[in-house]
Amino acid sequence: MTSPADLAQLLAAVPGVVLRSSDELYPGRGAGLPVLEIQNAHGRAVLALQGAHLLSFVPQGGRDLLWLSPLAKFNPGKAIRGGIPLCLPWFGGHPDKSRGLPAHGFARTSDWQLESAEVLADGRHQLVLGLKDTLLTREMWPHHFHFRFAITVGSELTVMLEAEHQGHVPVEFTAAMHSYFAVPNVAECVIEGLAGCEQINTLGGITRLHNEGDVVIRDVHDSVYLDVPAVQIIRTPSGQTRIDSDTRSAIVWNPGTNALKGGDIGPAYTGFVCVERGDAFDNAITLKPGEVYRANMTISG
Ligand SMILES: O=P(O)(O)OC[C@H]1O[C@H](O)[C@H](O)[C@@H](O)[C@@H]1O
Repeated sequence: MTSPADLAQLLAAVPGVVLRSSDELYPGRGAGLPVLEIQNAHGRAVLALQGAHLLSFVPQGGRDLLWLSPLAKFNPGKAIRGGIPLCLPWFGGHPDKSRGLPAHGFARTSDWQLESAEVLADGRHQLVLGLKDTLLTREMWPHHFHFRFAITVGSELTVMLEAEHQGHVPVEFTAAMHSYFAVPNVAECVIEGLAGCEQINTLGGITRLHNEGDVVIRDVHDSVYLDVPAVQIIRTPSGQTRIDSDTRSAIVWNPGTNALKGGDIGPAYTGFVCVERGDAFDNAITLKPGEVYRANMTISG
């Protein structure tokens, strides 16, 4: 565990990265969590150490490409609504429902360690956070691992999720970078780059379809698209967001009016769409001992 003193020493050598409490940036929203505010000539990002969870990314002179719920809470061990939660080592519910394991795995609610931080020659920042197995993680998932999440903050946001398998038997897992993208109105956005893909609609049971065209959101939408092209574009009447990834799946989610029934989204559900790149369902990954999974993604406005 990096002590606060070690963290302060590491960051003292990296201009443009400041350790703050979430309460300073988002006051009155729970007990508060440590966050890193990263600012350079190209852009600004906010990253919670819990979950290695990006909360905001604003390219210089632009808008926040990520959505953070106005009802998001910052409490230890609880998932934060918005930004880019990391879902692993399983996406969605755990296959064994009897064990009461957390949805989307334990990575998003675990404390990650800052492993390195540097300013690149062109002024962008690169930070690497890591999570290793503990007694607690092995109770939920009996494997030795080292997860890493590298972020590069420039005029684009580039991330790489790595899972190094340090155990002795092959392991299957699923993962997603569960990005919440800010849009003016979800009903008016079009998601390009998923036409022709197999679609698994997970609402009210599992239905498999062939997705014919661009995706539009009419009330609740929860579908996994398989073997997708590298690029999706979220087009809105006032601009676009581009997502580029070498992963094989994309999950598109918005709770629609279900969000009005309670929880940490509420009427603000109209302000985002999740386009989550990763490897899930039929695109699950099997790692042999010693193998490393790598998922890259770049987001730009
Ligand atoms: O509420 P959470 O556990 O954060 O999950 C939020 C959503 O994540 C994904 O998009 C899943 O496909 C949805 O079924 C789920 O509702």
